[in-house]
Amino acid sequence: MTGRFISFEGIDGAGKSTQIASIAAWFQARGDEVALTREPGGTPLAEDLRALVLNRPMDSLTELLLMFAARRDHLQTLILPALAAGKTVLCDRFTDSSFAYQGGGRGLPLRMLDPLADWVQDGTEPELTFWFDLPPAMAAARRAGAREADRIEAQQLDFFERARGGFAARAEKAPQRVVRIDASVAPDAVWAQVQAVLQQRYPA
Ligand SMILES: Nc1ncnc2c1ncn2[C@@H]1O[C@H](COP(=O)(O)OP(=O)(O)OP(=O)(O)O)[C@@H](O)[C@H]1O
Ligand SMILES: Cc1cn([C@H]2C[C@H](O)[C@@H](COP(=O)(O)O)O2)c(=O)[nH]c1=O
Repeated sequence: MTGRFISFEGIDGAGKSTQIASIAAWFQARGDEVALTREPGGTPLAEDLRALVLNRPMDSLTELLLMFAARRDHLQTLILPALAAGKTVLCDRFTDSSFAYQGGGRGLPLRMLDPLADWVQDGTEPELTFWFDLPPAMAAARRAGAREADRIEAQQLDFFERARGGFAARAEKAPQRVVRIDASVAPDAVWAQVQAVLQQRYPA
């Protein structure tokens, strides 16, 4: 039996975490067993890599390689077994974040990203990706009220503009998979958009 793999993307402060709890509840109400996870992270090794990559100074290529190393362990240890067990895997960020942040934000070329994605994922892709999109200045204002910035969140607005462009490019390349959600509106209005997509993709 094969489960569903759904990912959630957007620049920091877009409101992913706020919505994912409702999305998990929506699938559970249908009787699905949900595995809620995140990247970088989700397994003990990948959480260790997360702590390094979000806090220790490093160059952009090292950052990219650690993101994909964490992803490989996450896939092998958590995502693939959960899918094999028929679970609905809800993943807060996946490979689109590498293309947006390390590709768009840091400026690393697709000739580095594309082979890593092929290699590490070996064909495993989310069937649906919600891209929570909003202007970087609005996301920064939300973050400012919420928590202290880590090494990546501390980047300037132009970095997040480029990351947003990276998500847009991914959405354009895979329009069936990536659904853009207007995340600039109030949480209940964001949820209404998400729920409409869920009802259309997964009718009762
Ligand atoms: N639609 C919304 N309107 C206003 N504020 C919001 C909205 N959604 C979330 N917030 C607030 O913005 C902050 C960031 O939200 P959240 O943590 O859900 O974002 P995120 O996308 O998961 O961020 P990150 O990727 O950095 O973890 C929180 O304080 C949250 O309460
Ligand atoms: C998977 C992935 C993540 N990032 C960045 C994006 C965020 O700044 C952090 C994760 O923090 P969050 O609060 O859990 O959203 O990591 C990245 O740069 N590249 C990636 O592949």
